[in-house]
Amino acid sequence: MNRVFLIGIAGDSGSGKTTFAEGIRRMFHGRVAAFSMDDYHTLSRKERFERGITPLNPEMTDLELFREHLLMLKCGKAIEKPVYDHSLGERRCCERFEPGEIVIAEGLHTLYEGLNELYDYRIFVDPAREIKRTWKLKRDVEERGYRREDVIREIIQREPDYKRFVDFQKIYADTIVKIYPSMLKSSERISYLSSQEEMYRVRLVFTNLSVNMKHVGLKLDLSRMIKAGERDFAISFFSDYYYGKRASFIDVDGFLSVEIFQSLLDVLRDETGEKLEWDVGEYASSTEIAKLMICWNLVEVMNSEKI
Ligand SMILES: Nc1ncnc2c1ncn2[C@@H]1O[C@H](COP(=O)(O)OP(=O)(O)OP(=O)(O)O)[C@@H](O)[C@H]1O
Ligand SMILES: O=C(CO)[C@H](O)[C@H](O)COP(=O)(O)O
Repeated sequence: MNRVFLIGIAGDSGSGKTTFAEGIRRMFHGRVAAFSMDDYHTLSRKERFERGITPLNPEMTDLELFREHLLMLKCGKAIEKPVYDHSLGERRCCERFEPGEIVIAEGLHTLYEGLNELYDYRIFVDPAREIKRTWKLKRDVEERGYRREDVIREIIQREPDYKRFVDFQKIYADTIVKIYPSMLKSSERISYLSSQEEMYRVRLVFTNLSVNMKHVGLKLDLSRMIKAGERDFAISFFSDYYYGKRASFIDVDGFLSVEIFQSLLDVLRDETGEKLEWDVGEYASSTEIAKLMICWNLVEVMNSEKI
């Protein structure tokens, strides 16, 4: 197999890493293999609890084995990797993992020193605290069957370790995805205010401006946008420094009508020759639009590496 395009996604527990990885996997259908760094936990949940240590501490991840595996995957070699069973809270051996053309590694420490330089593209997912707490609580209670009070206690316990061991990795990312509550909530669109669907404002920070961005022009037809949208939507751009690097900032808030989203997708498909499979309903949320923009940036980086 040819050289693999390696993507690293880092962020807190419940920050949406798996959801973003799944979004990218869907777009590049059949070409992506994804795995989680959770599988490299060194201790069981019980052992961590007894030692009063959280999984956010990098000692709880076998970084050396993970690095070895990244190097093998990068050369297109399959790995025999451990598996962490979340239902039991234990690591067991082992499963074969075959790389795709694109490999996504997602986890708490994927962009650590010694690892971050191995990727072709790095993403850090960074939702606001209140959003992250809500997502994690819902996921851990409803999907993993944990007790609500245990999850709340753990969220509080983990916060210092998040700052100490996870948050700083964003300085190495090509793209930082920040997610905030929507600023469009004061809208008078009563019918949509009663909707259950949460609205978010997503800020994308692109720090890889040295990449030759000449392949794809993602044109936004503002006049169509104004006419077609029945739901609130806002977009803004600015540039600034992000931890010492010149960066482009794009803020997207609310929902975009599917016709406009589709036309953006068509431009991306035409200009890249990629099939890019996508499935949105009547409206595309700001997080879907963010995925599309990341995908555009990803394709640019992939193309620039072919030159
Ligand atoms: N864009 C989104 N909109 C609404 N909910 C979301 C979004 N992204 C993630 N979530 C919710 O947050 C929960 C956690 O997301 P996800 O599993 O992707 O996080 P994670 O970072 O991979 O977590 P962990 O590392 O703990 O496995 C999901 O169950 C999902 O319901
Ligand atoms: O932070 C996490 C994932 O990113 C998990 O909490 C960690 O992987 C440990 O899993 P569990 O809580 O199921 O023992």
